[in-house]
Amino acid sequence: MRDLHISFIGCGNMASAMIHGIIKAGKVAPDNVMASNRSREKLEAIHASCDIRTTTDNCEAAAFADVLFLSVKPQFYEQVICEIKDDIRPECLIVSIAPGKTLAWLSSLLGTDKKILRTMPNTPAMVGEGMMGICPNERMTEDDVHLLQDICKSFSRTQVVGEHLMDVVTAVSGSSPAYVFLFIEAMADAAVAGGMTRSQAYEFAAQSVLGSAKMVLETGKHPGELKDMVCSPAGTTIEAVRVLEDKGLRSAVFEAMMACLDKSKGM
Ligand SMILES: NC(=O)C1=CN([C@@H]2O[C@H](COP(=O)(O)OP(=O)(O)OC[C@H]3O[C@@H](n4cnc5c(N)ncnc54)[C@H](O)[C@@H]3O)[C@@H](O)[C@H]2O)C=CC1
Ligand SMILES: O=C(O)[C@@H]1CCC=N1
Repeated sequence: MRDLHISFIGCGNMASAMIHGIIKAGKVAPDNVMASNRSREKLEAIHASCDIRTTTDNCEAAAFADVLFLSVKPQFYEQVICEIKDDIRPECLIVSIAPGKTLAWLSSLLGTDKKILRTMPNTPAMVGEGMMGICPNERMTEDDVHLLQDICKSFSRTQVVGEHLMDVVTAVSGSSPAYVFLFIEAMADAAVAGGMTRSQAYEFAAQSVLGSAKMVLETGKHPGELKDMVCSPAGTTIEAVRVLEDKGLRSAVFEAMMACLDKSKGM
């Protein structure tokens, strides 16, 4: 267990996913974690589930931190940074999780002497299966990056990427759980039409997505090869694949991700 103070400013969906992962993995003691939020309701919930420190004073959370996650919506970043910047410790690792906020923009507000990481997590962190792109600024040492990766591996895989790829990370992992949930919901709707109950349908659809994802990660085989292994000659699957291709599944996903990427760039 590390003797390190970790703070979160903004305690919504993403922060609580990360806090649960950190506490569950025993990375630090609950007393070493502090979350601040504008309203008390979310703080009461996280205190009840994780027993961490809470406050409505963002400056108190900033002053407490060796590692500080800025976990408010992007539109509140500037206001929150201006509020807390004088309370941040000189060697604090400051972690942005917002789309579109560049390292240059962040250091122009926080100070060019600050250690800053631009990251993009995703909500599967809630079940310890997140994916996170990480991009450190030039003030961060290799040890700092390893420390951050060690903390985040309690809820995510992590990969260091160049900043030019951070908007792509938003499209391919930050936002993509939403596309996958749509896909699962659509499969479940069809299964219900075929006679399954809702809960049965969600289990069959979700476990199939989970298993398929594991096959890609664990076999190292090309997704096309894995698809071909399912499609028996003159069988059922190739009929479904024919309809998905005809309805433009690939193109819809491609265009959706380009829209997501453009939005991230403009934020
Ligand atoms: N939800 C997601 O799937 C992902 C979100 N993100 C990023 O994470 C950040 C947070 O997103 P969510 O957790 O989804 O949002 P959220 O709305 O669930 O949480 C944000 C929290 O910040 C609080 N807040 C707002 N203004 C504040 C202030 N001035 N001081 C203190 N607290 C304040 C709100 O009360 C709320 O509890 C955003 O920048 C988002 O882009 C990144 C990756 C995935
Ligand atoms: O939709 C959003 O803007 C955030 C960033 C990535 C996922 N959710």
